[in-house]
Amino acid sequence: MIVGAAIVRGGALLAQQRAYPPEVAGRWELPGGRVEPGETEPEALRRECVEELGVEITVGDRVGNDVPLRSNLVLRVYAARLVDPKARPKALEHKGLRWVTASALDGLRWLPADLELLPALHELLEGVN
Ligand SMILES: Nc1nc2c([nH]c(=O)n2[C@H]2C[C@H](O)[C@@H](COP(=O)(O)OP(=O)(O)OP(=O)(O)O)O2)c(=O)[nH]1
Repeated sequence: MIVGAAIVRGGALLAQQRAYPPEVAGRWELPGGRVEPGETEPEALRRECVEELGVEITVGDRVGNDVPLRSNLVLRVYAARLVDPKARPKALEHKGLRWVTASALDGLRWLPADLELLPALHELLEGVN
């Protein structure tokens, strides 16, 4: 299971740009990663956000449906918030970060799986405005 965090603040979603591998470098994704043995999905998301962004998050409800990735893996997304709304996430493992508003969401070069989540991400962003 791969989990992704849809972190929303002030009507914008936090996206991060992959630095590797070369086939997907420059593409955008949600913070997150693999759920390790013994971890719950929210625990994995909180750990990944500390590792990738240096911030603490609170994990909320699921967003959209599971998206099948390669061999036996699926991507599952949860809504999230920064514990400290003034915290400044940092691109510790990525090329860059961006807070994306609803109008800019479709213009990013997302990973293919994330494209399937765009309608649900729009709903999430528009629902918090
Ligand atoms: N974190 C994250 N991963 C995503 C998203 N969309 C998507 O297809 N993925 C894929 C890319 C990777 O194949 C996998 C997560 O890989 P990762 O690089 O974050 O974690 P990892 O090191 O444990 O993965 P891996 O190298 O073993 O494949 O999920 C997304 O929005 N967020």
